[in-house]
Amino acid sequence: MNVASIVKAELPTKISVQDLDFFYGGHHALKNVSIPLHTNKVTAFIGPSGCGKSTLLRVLNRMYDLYPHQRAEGEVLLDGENILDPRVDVNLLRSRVGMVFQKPTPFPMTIYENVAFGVRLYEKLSKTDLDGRVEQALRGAALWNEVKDKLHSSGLGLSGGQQQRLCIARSVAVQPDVILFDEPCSALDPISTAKVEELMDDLASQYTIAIVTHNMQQAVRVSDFTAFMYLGELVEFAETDAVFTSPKEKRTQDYITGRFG
Ligand SMILES: Nc1ncnc2c1ncn2[C@@H]1O[C@H](COP(=O)(O)OP(=O)(O)OP(=O)(O)O)[C@@H](O)[C@H]1O
Repeated sequence: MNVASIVKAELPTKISVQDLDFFYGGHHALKNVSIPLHTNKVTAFIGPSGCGKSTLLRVLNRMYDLYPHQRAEGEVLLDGENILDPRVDVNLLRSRVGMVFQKPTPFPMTIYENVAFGVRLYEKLSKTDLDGRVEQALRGAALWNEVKDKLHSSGLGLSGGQQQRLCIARSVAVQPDVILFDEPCSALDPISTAKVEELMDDLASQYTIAIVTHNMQQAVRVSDFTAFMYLGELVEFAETDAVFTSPKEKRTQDYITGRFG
C-alpha cells in the first residue's frame, strides 16, 4: 500500500523517501519504505523497539556510510536530489541534514567552541559574524540567556538538559534544512523535556524536523505528522491527530492503545 499517498499532496516536501530498503549485512531492516517529510513540519516516528525508526533516520543523512556492510537501496530525495547517490558529498549533506542524538554529546570544549566548531568546517566567517552566528544559534536553541555570561566555560559543565540544547544549537548553527532528533528527551528530566519540546515547535518555523520517540504523548504534543513503523515496514503515515484518533490500520490501533510494544 502506498501509505504516503494518503497525506495531503499539496504540502511542500523537503525529503521524499521512495521505495527504501536497508540492510545490515544480511539483515533486511527497512522494507520498501516510502514517506514524505513535509517542509517546516515535524514528523514523528513511532513503533516498537527494533522496528527501524533509528535506521530510517540514519539513512536521511547517510550516517550508515560510516559502517561497512550497511547499505541502502531506493531513493531519498532532498529537494529533488537523490542523497543516496554515491557522488553526493556527505559532509555537505550532513551540514544540510543535522542530527541530535539520544544522549547529549557536547564536545569537550567551551560552550562557544561547541557551537562555532561546525560552522568553521563549512564557512569562513569574520570573528564578528561568527560571534553573531553563535549567539543566534544559542538563542534559537533557547539557551542564550542561561549561558551568555559563561560562553568560554566548558560545555560539559552544563546540566543534561542544557547540554542537549547546546547540541541543538550546534546543529542549528550550520543553518541546516532538516534536523533529525533520535529520542532527544529520553535522557532528560521532565522540565528539560518540556523545554526541548517547546523548542521543537519554534524550530519548525525554520526547519523540517523528524523525531524518533517512544513517548506517544510526546509525538502528539510535538508533531504535525506521525509515521507508525512495525518490523521494518511503514504501516501508517498521516496527520498526527488522525493517527491517534482514527488510525486506519489495526496494528497502529493496537500499538497506540498499548496492546503491544
Ligand atoms: N548495527 C547493526 N547491526 C545489525 N543489525 C542492526 C544494527 N542496528 C540495528 N540493527 C537491527 O535493525 C533493526 C532496526 O533497528 P533500529 O535501531 O532502527 O530500531 P528502532 O525502531 O530505532 O529501535 P529502538 O526503538 O529500540 O531504538 C533491528 O532489528 C535491529 O536489531
